[in-house]
Amino acid sequence: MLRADGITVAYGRQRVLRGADLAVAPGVVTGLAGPSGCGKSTLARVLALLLRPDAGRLTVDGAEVHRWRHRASRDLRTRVALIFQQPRLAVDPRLTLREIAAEPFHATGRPPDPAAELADDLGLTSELMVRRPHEVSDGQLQRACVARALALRPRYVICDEMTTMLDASTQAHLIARLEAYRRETGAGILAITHDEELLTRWTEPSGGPTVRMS
Ligand SMILES: Nc1ncnc2c1ncn2[C@@H]1O[C@H](COP(=O)(O)OP(=O)(O)OP(=O)(O)O)[C@@H](O)[C@H]1O
Repeated sequence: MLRADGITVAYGRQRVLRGADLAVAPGVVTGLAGPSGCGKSTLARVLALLLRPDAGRLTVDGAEVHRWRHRASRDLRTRVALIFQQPRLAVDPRLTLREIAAEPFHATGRPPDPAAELADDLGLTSELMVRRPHEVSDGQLQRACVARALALRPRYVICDEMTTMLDASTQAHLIARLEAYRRETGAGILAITHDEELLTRWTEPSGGPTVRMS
């Protein structure tokens, strides 16, 4: 279980989260909804160990997080992956798609795992993999970001408005790929979206709950 308890975050004098709680269980899709600006992305960054809260507790499979970002243990960091809404803000524009998808292997020193070669499943041809971000569409770039997120086989995947900018068929394909990953590995998924119809479609097959922030 990925658990956040009593999370409080302020940016300067603006308090964004006050004692927020959220649990993401393995094996199911948990939905997270709420009005724009209520702090969903902030909570997502806390859950991905990228942002240290001012107060509260985060535990990953029972282990409490005491060190954050690059200081957290590699084991804890690689258990949770985050996929952002805007792929262009989440990649180094100088890298090819192949290099983007392989970044976690370089960062951790692990050899690329052939079983984690997800490019084909994600519809990324070898011709696309040698292109740089400015030479591909948003949907193609987001596919590379999904490959990067799943590369180290995380136990939890946080999808923060992952498909908001994409057309219906790319959206359906990426969600189907994440569903296949959840079924194969028993990973827990947190689906953050404003789209109620998508939320229902995504959470229903695994019977996961939807949490609503206000
Ligand atoms: N790094 C930051 N520095 C200062 N303020 C921030 C920062 N990140 C977010 N905020 C502010 O915190 C509040 C919550 O933002 P957040 O992105 O977490 O909300 P959200 O619920 O994900 O919104 P949306 O649905 O529009 O993406 C907003 O008022 C935002 O302007």
